[in-house]
Amino acid sequence: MNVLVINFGSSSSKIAYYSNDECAYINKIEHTHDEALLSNSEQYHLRYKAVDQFIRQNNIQKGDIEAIVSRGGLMKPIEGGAYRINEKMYNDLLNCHYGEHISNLSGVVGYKLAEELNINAYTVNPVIVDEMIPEAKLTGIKNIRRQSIFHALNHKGVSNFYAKSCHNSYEDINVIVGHLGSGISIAAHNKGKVIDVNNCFHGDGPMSLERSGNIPNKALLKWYDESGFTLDEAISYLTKQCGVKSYFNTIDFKSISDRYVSDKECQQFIDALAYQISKEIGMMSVVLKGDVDQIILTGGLSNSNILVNLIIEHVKHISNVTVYPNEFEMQCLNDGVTDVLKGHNLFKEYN
Ligand SMILES: Nc1ncnc2c1ncn2[C@@H]1O[C@H](COP(=O)(O)OP(=O)(O)OP(=O)(O)O)[C@@H](O)[C@H]1O
Ligand SMILES: CCCC(=O)O
Repeated sequence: MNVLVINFGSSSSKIAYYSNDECAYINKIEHTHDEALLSNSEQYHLRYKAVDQFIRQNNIQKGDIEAIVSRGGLMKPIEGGAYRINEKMYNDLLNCHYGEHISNLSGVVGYKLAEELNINAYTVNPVIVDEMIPEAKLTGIKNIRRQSIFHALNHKGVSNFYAKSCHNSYEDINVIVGHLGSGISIAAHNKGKVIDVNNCFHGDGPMSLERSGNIPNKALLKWYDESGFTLDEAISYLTKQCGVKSYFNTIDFKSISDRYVSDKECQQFIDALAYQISKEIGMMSVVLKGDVDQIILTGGLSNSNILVNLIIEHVKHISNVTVYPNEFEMQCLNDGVTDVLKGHNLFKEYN
């Protein structure tokens, strides 16, 4: 079974080729800062070319590819699982009907290439997986509902790894997962469903590498009023220029955590970050009514022993903590689609 896996991030394109569940080739192509600032439509050719080059450089015969799976982006909220990228999904991703995120482009390029090869393109647990319980959705403004936008693919992937490691099934356990990366998402997983999560893309929850996190309403409105930004510019600033980046003018968290002992500002920042993450974990433990089998930390920042140990100090009364550093998105995409190709799972249709 040969599967091409496409995962575009804001600054890189990760592309892999899996053959019978083994990763035969994987490549991470870094894009320049200027390229990353372009819109999705402006980046289309660049990203398509990256995939095409990957295929040619690794001498992959296009006719051997049996399916393509892409990390999916912003679209209509759907429950978790594997979905065929049909024309409706393609159009929603292409035209950014539900907003612009670079993962939209993974689906768009996957669909176009699959069309060319006359095979199916799929996505697995895209960022808008929405399994939130109704009471988690209401806000104090009648017409505003909380949205579920998070690292659904890696969240469900590491939860499955954990469940398997204790000979259990994801559908039988309750875990709190914290994905600590450019964005930070903390979710309550209740027997296979993500019943609450902070919308890490739109300013809900802890600050992160690049994001502001939750800001008190009045201060935020005042900041916007005085900023001179258009609405789109303000949203882009809050999503890409805040958090670690605004304090230290870098998104290299390792360089900050290496200075924890010697630099008071780094220490104060990391203490505050750990505090905010822990508070969110505490909230999710209440969502699960205290019935928590494990807390799982993942994402690039969970490589930092300093950050992880600070969090553990705050949350160890809730449950034990397992750390799966970095992310497993390529493997999870391949696993999700090979389950479909082998007939273990049915794919779902987006409509
Ligand atoms: N050993 C380490 N100690 C501290 N920080 C580390 C370590 N290793 C990696 N990091 C940090 O992890 C960060 C990258 O995280 P990650 O790869 O999850 O980001 P991303 O993929 O851009 O974000 P996202 O996961 O939200 O898509 C970098 O800031 C890097 O410095
Ligand atoms: C929305 C999940 C991925 C991100 O933080 O951009």
